[in-house]
Amino acid sequence: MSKLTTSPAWQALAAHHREIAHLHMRDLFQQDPQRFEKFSFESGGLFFDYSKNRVTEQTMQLLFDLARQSGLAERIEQMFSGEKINATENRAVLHTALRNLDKNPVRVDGDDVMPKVNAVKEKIFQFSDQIRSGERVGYTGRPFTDIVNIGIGGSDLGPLMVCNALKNYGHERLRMHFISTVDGDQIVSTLKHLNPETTLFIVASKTFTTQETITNARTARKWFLDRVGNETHIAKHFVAVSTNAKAVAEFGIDTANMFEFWDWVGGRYSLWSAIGLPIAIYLGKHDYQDLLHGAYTMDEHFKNKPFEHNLPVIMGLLGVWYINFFDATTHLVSPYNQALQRFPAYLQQLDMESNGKSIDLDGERVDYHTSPVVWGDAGINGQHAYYQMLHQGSQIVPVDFIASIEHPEIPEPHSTILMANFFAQTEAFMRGKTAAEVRAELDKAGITGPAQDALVPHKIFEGNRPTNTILMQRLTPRRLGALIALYEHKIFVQGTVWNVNSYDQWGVELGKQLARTIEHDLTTPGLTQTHDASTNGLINYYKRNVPR
Ligand SMILES: O=P(O)(O)OC[C@H]1O[C@H](O)[C@H](O)[C@@H](O)[C@@H]1O
Repeated sequence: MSKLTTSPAWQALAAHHREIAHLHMRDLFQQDPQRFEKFSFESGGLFFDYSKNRVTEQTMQLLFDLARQSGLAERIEQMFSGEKINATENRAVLHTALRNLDKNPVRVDGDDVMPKVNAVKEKIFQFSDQIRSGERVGYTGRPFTDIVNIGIGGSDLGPLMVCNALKNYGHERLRMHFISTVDGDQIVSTLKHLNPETTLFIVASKTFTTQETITNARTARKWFLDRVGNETHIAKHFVAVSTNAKAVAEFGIDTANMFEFWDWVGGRYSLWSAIGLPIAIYLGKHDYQDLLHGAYTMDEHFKNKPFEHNLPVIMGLLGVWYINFFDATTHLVSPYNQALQRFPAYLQQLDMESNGKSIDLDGERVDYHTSPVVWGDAGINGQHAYYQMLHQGSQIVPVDFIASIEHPEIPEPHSTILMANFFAQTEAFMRGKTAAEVRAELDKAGITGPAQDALVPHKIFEGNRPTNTILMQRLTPRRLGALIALYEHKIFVQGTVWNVNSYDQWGVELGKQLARTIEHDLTTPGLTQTHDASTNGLINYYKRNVPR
């Protein structure tokens, strides 16, 4: 058994779980009229209700003990102060420095990173102002209308999600496009509608070696040159965002047109860096700064609030409670706000690439679950698709419900119906419906006797299914910034409890390595025989059938 599962705090939670797992939240609410007040609070403009969880005050105390036992306070301090907590890559983890609004230095290897962070930020603001105002133009002197971000993973999902979420704040002349996959369809169908005179390409890659991104960037460059026929115009239409100036120059983008960031920014934590360039262009300086400000507010909250009032700490620990003690293997994020539709996809990388690990920081294999499968889509659509399983299925799926109160530009009754469903679902998950309630309803509908008996078990809802509710007044840049930072820190809390490195991602390497070999196999005539029988068989089936 591991250090963690034999530890006093873990053992205390396991014993407590045996005592309270049978309790129903319905009864907990009935027994304590103050439950909502006790288990809800507001921070960074986010109102957080966690009263519909299978916890008592004692559960929370034991979870806080677990956090203390894991050295969370020290880990938080280490992260914010630039210690190299990404041990396997020997790197600091300082996405928080990118939104740091206080004047204190943040040091990596003794050097204050803030001057260079601020210098790149200024360059971003200058560039984005020029694009927005029309001062910076394409090769024929026309202002830009289309911004194409070419990137994948962290160089795509963050800017894409934020630009979608904050459409109401976007510049009306600018259309944002995001190209990530290498299947060709995305880039071909996007370029089809674009005019090279008014299109700006941002090639975004931390490493500038990612095959998909480089392939798409080459295709974009060829498309551009085929239409423009003059290499000198590339400088006006292609910029790069990267930590790798050498590779940017080799690709043929002048490093004067490069926006820099650093190895202490993880890919999935990079939207606050120059990777956020499309966001700055779309939103403009003021709203972009507001986004950073929102994240900074959450950083301060995370750093300074006692665990008992600390939103990311509580969210993280609740996740641990379900994953490790109730065997919940998935976690649903359900935004009731169309603008946040891509938020779950963004969180999939953030969470699963961070904590999807089974070797701990001491190099030992863990004997407990780590990252859940994170999933989700716009909540109201889910109600008519997968919520059946959530209400009556055999597994517990904890859900985060997220909504904003004001929906500008949306006519009634849309918002009221949306929010009625939002509240109804968390109530239904908590309360469920008892056999007696089902029978009363069937009596009313005139279904009695054996017909009623046969139906009752199918119409019972056990309830007792946990949900968190996050409500904000309005989805503004500031609130979104706080929301993203909340999840970043929640993930860090869980990684700390699980004693894993949340900041490396070695698990993505093997597939990339094998793809390089197989790419060669696919273009080599004759039978491929160097893999296992299945992989050989599939490759050869493909080779036989691919049109040449
Ligand atoms: O920004 P890049 O270096 O192109 O990397 C893009 C993405 O690909 C990698 O495979 C990693 O899994 C991600 O963490 C990263 O965000």
